[in-house]
Amino acid sequence: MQQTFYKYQGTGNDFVMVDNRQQAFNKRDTKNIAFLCDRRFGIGADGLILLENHDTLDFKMVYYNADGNESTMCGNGGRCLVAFAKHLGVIEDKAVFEAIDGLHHAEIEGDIVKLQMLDVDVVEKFDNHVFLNTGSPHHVQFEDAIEYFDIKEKGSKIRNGEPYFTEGTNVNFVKKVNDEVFRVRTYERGVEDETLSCGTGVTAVAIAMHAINETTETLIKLNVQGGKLKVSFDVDNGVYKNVWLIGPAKFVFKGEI
Ligand SMILES: N[C@H](CCC[C@H](N)C(=O)O)C(=O)O
Repeated sequence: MQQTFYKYQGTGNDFVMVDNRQQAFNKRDTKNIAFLCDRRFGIGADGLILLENHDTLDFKMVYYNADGNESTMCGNGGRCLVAFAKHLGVIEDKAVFEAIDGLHHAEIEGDIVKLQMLDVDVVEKFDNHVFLNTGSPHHVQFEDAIEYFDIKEKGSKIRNGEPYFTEGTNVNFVKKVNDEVFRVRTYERGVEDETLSCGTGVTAVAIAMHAINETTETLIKLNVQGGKLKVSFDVDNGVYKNVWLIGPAKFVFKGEI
């Protein structure tokens, strides 16, 4: 039986979107989800996202990585889902929805979606990196050769190595441009490759840079492979609150398989 699929992208982080309000999608078919995300044999995407009904909120988000497994929060995916929900007429310009990491507020104006992310109260600082969870786990470290290093080799070594191993982490490489702007490239767990952008990743980078005193700014611009994102936050005694991920989320196509 044919199914309708949509595709959205946020700064090049791209997703197959499914209107699953009728609960028709087979969530247990990991192979099918991986097929739909396959860039040669399927539609092709970094992940697949279900929009589902919620008893009290505007909708519920269910996120799967390209490997077909359900995963933790996807910031760019959340922004794309808000744009998708507006396209379907589920919301107008504001949304409150449930995702695996809790409740999210969002606003949409044109192509720009602002998504409120989790508060962050634990930022682990090490000699050469920072680790924090912004809805997904993120390892953050500086990389001077950020435009021409082997991110797949370096990123997969960190993602699979000590102390992450099988559960893994996303790996963000950063180069400071100035106090307000940072260049970021991300190796994503569950995609097992570089993605053109990672929403929870740039959120982690912005907070990490503030936490290690690389900046005192609380509105930070992140230049990623697929475009530009912004992250804003308040800091209250080392707790990062009112955290917002801001950037474009665009419709790509609607199709049947
Ligand atoms: N691959 C990530 C989830 C998606 C994160 C990324 N696409 C984002 O925009 O936050 C993980 O398994 O932790």
